[in-house]
Amino acid sequence: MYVSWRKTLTEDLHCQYFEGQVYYTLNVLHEDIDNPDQRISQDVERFCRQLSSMASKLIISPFTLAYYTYQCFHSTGWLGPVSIFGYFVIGTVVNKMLMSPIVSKLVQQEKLEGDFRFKHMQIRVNAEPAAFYRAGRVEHMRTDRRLQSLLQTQRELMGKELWLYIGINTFDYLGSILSYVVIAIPIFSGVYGDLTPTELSSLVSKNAFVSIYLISCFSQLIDLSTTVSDVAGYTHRIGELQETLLNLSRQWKDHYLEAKTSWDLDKWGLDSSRSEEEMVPEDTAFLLERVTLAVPSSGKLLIKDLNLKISQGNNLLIVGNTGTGKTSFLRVLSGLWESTQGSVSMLTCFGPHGVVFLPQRPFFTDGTLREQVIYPLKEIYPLSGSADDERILRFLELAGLSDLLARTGGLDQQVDWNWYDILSPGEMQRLSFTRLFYLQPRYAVLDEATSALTEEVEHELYHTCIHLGMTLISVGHRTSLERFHSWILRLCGGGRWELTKNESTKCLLANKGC
Ligand SMILES: Nc1ncnc2c1ncn2[C@@H]1O[C@H](COP(=O)(O)OP(=O)(O)OP(=O)(O)O)[C@@H](O)[C@H]1O
Repeated sequence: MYVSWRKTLTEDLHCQYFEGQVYYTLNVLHEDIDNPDQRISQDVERFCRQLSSMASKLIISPFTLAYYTYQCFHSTGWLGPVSIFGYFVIGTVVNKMLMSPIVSKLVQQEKLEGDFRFKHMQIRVNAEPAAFYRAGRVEHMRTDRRLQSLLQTQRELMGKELWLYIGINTFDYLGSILSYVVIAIPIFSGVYGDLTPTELSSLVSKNAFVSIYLISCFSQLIDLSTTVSDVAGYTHRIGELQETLLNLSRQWKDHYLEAKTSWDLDKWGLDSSRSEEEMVPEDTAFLLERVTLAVPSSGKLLIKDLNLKISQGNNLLIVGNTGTGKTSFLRVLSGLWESTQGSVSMLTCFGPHGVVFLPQRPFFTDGTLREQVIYPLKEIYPLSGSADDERILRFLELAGLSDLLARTGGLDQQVDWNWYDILSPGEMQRLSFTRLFYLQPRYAVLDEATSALTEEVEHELYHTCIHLGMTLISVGHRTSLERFHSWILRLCGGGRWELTKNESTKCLLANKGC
């Protein structure tokens, strides 16, 4: 099942994120891996250590260089220092030639690594909105694409580094021979003709190849031992991570197998082998029977014994104080949380023929304006992603975002910005509505989707939704929303709720009354 640890890491993280486990299972290991602050501080620490070691070498080098040049001059005359310096210059030029492509590759690798980490952070921060969109597969694909290009660059970098290492080792090796040659020339030219064999051998030993070679071997061994210890540390860490992910994966399989099959993305309604009638047999989207809901981590009771049927044409507004469980109720509807008791049935599918959730925090992926609007369709079904430009432009206009097209430079213009940085909260909500108009589902679940907009804009957007034939399930605080809804579910905290028909604002059902 696990092809490689990298694949495992990506797949399992996404499983956790997108199949609703995120609320229960993010643990210290994930925190650690995806925590950029920690990563940056580690990088800075490592960099500082390297810097201080480099600085100490730089300070000492001129003295040692001067001393050994004098020693070399003393035993070999001008020939020694000149040939060593010449050899050094040639080596530097060769090294420079081998290093130049590595530097640019390293820069590219750093950038791609940053992109990959950013993507993980984006998913992590937006796990819930992404899960509401059922965007697991598309985000998995996008993240995997980044990982693959990072790995590709790393492979290329390794190839280039191989040549550099060959160059460095050859340089070291020839360097040690050179030191031998340098002493050999004066010996054979008779400079040391008056020395006894013992003195001569002691002189040769002084400059011997072995000592230089041994030093270089030892330094390499020391370098290697640091690398080995690093690798051992990483291996241990990865082993821990893999074990944890395996455990989570097992738990996830036990608890969510049933849920996964019933929420499969094939039910998005774009599978041409299924007819619409097959997928949506009823005009009812959700059926709740004696549902009791509590916060999974704390057990805080939010809703008790709720019976509810949400069917086409019956727009439902969910209201209540903060923290009474409005969003949690939507989580249960979307299958992200399980109800404590009772049954929640979703009788429709996700997507254009069924239900689309607009989460409280708008979610945007990386990519072009078109990709934001049609999200998450294109990546899952590339063929069906050949979207109708006119429709997109019309919906952008209806959402009041015509100027965005000019800002991006076109629907398919690649942008290097983060959408969260360049859009205001209101614009983000408008863009989410553009997406909703484009998908045109039969049921739209809107979690405070107009909180950053004026009442007039809210009116226009809701009006368009209704005009496009959507049945709305909204969460909101404004009374202006009531006019678009025929039913109002008021959550009162402590499990109490009240369901009223809007026309008469008469309470029809309640458990203990609010
Ligand atoms: N992921 C979570 N893990 C643990 N507790 C949570 C989580 N999300 C929400 N809660 C808790 O569940 C309760 C209901 O939260 P919920 O987000 O449903 O409230 P809400 O009615 O939508 O509030 P608001 O109007 O502020 O959006 C709160 O007490 C909250 O602290």
